Amino acid sequence: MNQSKEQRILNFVLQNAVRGDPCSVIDAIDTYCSQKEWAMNVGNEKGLILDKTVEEINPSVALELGTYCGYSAVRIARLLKAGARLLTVEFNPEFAAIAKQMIEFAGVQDKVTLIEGPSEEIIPQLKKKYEVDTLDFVFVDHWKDRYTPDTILLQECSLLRKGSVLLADNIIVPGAPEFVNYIRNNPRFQCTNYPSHLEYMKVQDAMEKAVFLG
Ligand SMILES: CNc1ncnc2c1ncn2[C@@H]1O[C@H](/C=C/CNC(=O)c2cc(-c3ccc(F)cc3)cc(O)c2O)[C@@H](O)[C@H]1O
Ligand SMILES: [Mg+2]
Repeated sequence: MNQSKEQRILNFVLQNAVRGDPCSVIDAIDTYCSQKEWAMNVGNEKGLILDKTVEEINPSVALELGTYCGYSAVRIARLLKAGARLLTVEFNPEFAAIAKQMIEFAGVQDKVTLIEGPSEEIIPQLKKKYEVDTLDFVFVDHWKDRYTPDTILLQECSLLRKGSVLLADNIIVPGAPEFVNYIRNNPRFQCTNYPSHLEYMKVQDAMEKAVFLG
């Protein structure tokens, strides 16, 4: 049966990137998705905002909601210090399988734990099953109507500590208006908006950084 777009992206990486070189994987995905088939990776412009945020925090434990093909998991993991780890959650088995291969080809598998399942089930398991105390950084990039319930769930599960940083993608397109309203009116979060553009397009988009104040 004919391949999925995600399989075609992975094949392009396997044929054009360098095994063990995360930057070449990131560049190959960006090349394919800007020239051949658009896909919902965070991309290079918003990716630089993600890089700067990760470098600023230098997290020991990071969480990503919505792995998709693994582009941002590779982007985050390549910046993590020795011993630091990224937990990334994906409930679509096909996407999880693609992301697993992408992460392994990039050579960052030792820093990344890919967890297959819905975030609403996985988040309550992070402390006991995944030995997480609190999260230093969370990249939020899954279904946009799930940003708020999962942010509330992270708090209910005591996974945030004073200074934990959330970074949310797609504040403008597709948009997460309910999340923006929730987080900007919540005195327990200090928010910053980062205007940017939709991946591979000239369309306006933005990311929102929210620091948990404890
Ligand atoms: C709800 N709990 C969940 N638990 C685990 N994984 C979950 C998940 N929800 C979604 N996922 C997974 O995250 C990914 C979903 C991401 C949703 N993202 C978007 O819809 C999105 C969409 C666009 C987009 C922008 C413009 C446009 F015209 C069309 C699309 C751009 C983006 O950057 C996006 O992130 C998938 O891999 C999905 O299987
Ligand atoms: Mg996104």
